[in-house]
Amino acid sequence: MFAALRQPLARASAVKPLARAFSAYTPAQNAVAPTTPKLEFLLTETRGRVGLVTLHRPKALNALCNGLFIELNQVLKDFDDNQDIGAIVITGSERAFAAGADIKEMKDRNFIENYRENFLGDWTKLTQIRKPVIAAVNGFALGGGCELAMMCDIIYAGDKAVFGQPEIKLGILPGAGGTQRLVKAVGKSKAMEMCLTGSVNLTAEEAARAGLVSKVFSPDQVVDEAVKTAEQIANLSQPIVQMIKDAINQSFEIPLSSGLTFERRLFHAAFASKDQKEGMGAFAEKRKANFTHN
Ligand SMILES: CCCCCCC/C=C/C(=O)SCCNC(=O)CCNC(=O)[C@H](O)C(C)(C)COP(=O)(O)OP(=O)(O)OC[C@H]1O[C@@H](n2cnc3c(N)ncnc32)[C@H](O)[C@@H]1OP(=O)(O)O
Repeated sequence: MFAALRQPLARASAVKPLARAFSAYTPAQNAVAPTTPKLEFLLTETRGRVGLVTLHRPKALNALCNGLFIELNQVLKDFDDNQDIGAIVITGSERAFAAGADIKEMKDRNFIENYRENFLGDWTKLTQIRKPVIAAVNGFALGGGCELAMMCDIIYAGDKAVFGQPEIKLGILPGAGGTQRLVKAVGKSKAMEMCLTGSVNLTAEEAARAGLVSKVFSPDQVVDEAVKTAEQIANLSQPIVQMIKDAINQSFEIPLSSGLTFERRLFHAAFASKDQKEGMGAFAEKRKANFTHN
């Protein structure tokens, strides 16, 4: 029943070199799995049923370069494929979640290269991850950094976080959701002001008031709080968690009537799961539900 609802993860040809580079790579099971080949731009660990990825390019404020995305895509896919992981947290440093795409790496690119290579096409694979992903944002989340956070399902922020789309000041425009997801998160006027000036940023509190961020914490708490929420989600019924993620994401893509039909079908399907029997049975028997993700 559930197999029929599963959509295969798209495999992009551009990740093939990456697959070769990571042929010895086995999914992280515990803090920094010993078999993991050295990652240059990331740190990974697991905490309970949560996969934690830390962007780690401190000298460049976690500027997003191609090598970083090669590693990120692989690590995320491994967490997504690992049945012992139920949710993922992505974070950066206290100074920067990510200060945008790497301007120095990008500056000499030309149109033909961008078009031929479908530049950025492989940088958005995060949106294909089926498990919930929480961004734990401290410091700068600018340009591609803000867009990366917006590709996640939930954003928690430290109270010094800054969200912005400064691309216009570089003579470009946002290329991975800044003109699309941001509008849906903060409304047209604020998104226009941010993208058109490149100088109007949102503080964490403003981002929370606008709905871009769901909770604000002190900087040292944000990762732990994100992991706590991720662990809570990871221990709920995984097929149902994924259905909810699918259904909410559909609300961005399709008209309301179609979205409601999609939701109703998933609701019907939920009753084919053992977890539905367990969840409702546990309520009736006044005990804690023990979900088996079936
Ligand atoms: C998820 C998919 C992503 C798709 C991306 C789609 C297209 C996206 C385009 C962009 O994101 S364009 C970049 C947008 N971001 C910016 O314009 C911010 C640039 N950075 C700054 O304005 C400042 O660094 C700062 C964030 C305001 C911090 O200033 P501060 O004075 O505190 O530090 P710096 O000395 O400037 O920086 C330290 C160090 O880091 C390097 N660096 C910072 N940001 C970038 C970057 N985006 N690209 C490359 N390098 C960056 C900076 O050059 C410094 O390095 P050194 O000069 O010391 O070697």
